[in-house]
Amino acid sequence: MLVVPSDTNMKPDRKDLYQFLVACQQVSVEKECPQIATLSLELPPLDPLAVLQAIAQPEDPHFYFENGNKGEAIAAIGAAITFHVPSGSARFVKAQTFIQSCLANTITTGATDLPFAGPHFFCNFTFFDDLRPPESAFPCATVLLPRWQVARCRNRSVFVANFSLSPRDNIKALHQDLCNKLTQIRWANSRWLDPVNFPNQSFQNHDFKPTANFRKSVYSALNRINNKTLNKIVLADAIDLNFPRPINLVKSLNNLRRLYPDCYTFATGNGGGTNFIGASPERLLAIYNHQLTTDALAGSAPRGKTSGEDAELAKLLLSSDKEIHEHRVVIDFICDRLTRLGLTPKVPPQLLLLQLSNIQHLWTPIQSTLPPGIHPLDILADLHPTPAVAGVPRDTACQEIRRYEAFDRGLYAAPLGWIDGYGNCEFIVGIRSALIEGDRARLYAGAGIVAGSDPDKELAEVQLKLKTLLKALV
Ligand SMILES: C=C(O[C@@H]1C=C(C(=O)O)C=C[C@H]1O)C(=O)O
Repeated sequence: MLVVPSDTNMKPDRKDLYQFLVACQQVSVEKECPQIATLSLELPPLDPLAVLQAIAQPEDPHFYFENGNKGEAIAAIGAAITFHVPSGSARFVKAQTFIQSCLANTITTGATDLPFAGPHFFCNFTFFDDLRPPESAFPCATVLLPRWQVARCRNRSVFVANFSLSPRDNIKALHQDLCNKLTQIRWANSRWLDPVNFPNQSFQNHDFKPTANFRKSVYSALNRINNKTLNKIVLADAIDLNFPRPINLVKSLNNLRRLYPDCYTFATGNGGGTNFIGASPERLLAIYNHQLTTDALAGSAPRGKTSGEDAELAKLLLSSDKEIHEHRVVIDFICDRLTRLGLTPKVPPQLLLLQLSNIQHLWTPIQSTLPPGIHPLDILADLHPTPAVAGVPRDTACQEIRRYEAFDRGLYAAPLGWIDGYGNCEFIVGIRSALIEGDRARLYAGAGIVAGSDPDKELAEVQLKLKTLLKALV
């Protein structure tokens, strides 16, 4: 990636920006290869979700990612370039090669030092790499370099435009498009999103009956655990619902981020009317300045209705051998994988609790310094799926998941996030999630089964998790 220093207050209507696009096009002629021109401009603080609402067209692929606690949100809209891997175990390698070849032909300028400036590649992967027919709405790997990207980091906002330039592109038209988009973005206003839309009442008190299949699977999995074929398996259920009207993506995201500020609110849309949306508490991989963090998150209990009940539930969770075993296998797996990659994982000495508004989990953030030469997607390829969403031994658990679950997991429980041009990244596990299309939603939730699991409690946990999404979809 070539960084061209510039006046960080570059104005889009100024000649130098136009000339920058012309110069990049000239490079594409000389190199006989399209060049990606990336412009970053600081904007007054704005809400990326309001921008998503204001400028995304139904046919635009898009991506939204918000971490309320960190005061960060990022919206990616439309495609400068997209890359799909239909299926196959080489998907992480192929995605990595694509990103590296883009960066080798990227020229970036403007306010390049701001957080979230420069090109970002938004990626989503399906849980399994060999998709079952009928074709899922998302291929097994997608990488999106968006046309427009708007991010907020606390009180600063940055706008990024990416253009893939070939000799025949009309720079005047592209420059005009950029100016028009900026005008639209400046008008985007988060007040349009208020007040919070109250979730669909007809579903609020819906008592989920997990499918008969789920209950049967839990019993059968417990048999396999007892006869030692498996140590742990995470079984999920999917519930299909029809809403009275088309589900509104932006309003639902707005609800999710307010209901679950401790989670990552996310959505990815394929530009064909299907969106995958959720509020996940589980960070699979974050890398900032060569410092890596990954979460072991497994072992769950509801939140209490009173502070006394809540404290009691937390105490039980922290002292339950069964929950600790369910959690410990995740820590061991992650540490083993990171060590094999040449990292030195640091694990806090005591178990921690991640208390969300509706549920609490055992939580161990694992950290390491990243040695040079390891790409974030190398790590993702090794970590996914962790025993937090698959099981132990992993291959057996994955085969059994396919046998037990009558639905395709699609993007559920799979990695979703972004990578920048310097190897920084943030990926979450796509749990507490739903696939939405028009007025239809498929909600997913799962629970880890180990020796000592009580089927009724696992069913209750799945019901509780399903409600995460149901509360927010409108
Ligand atoms: C599988 C899910 O969650 C996972 C399973 C957990 C458990 O069984 O305790 C806890 C957190 C997640 O790692 C889900 O929410 O669908």
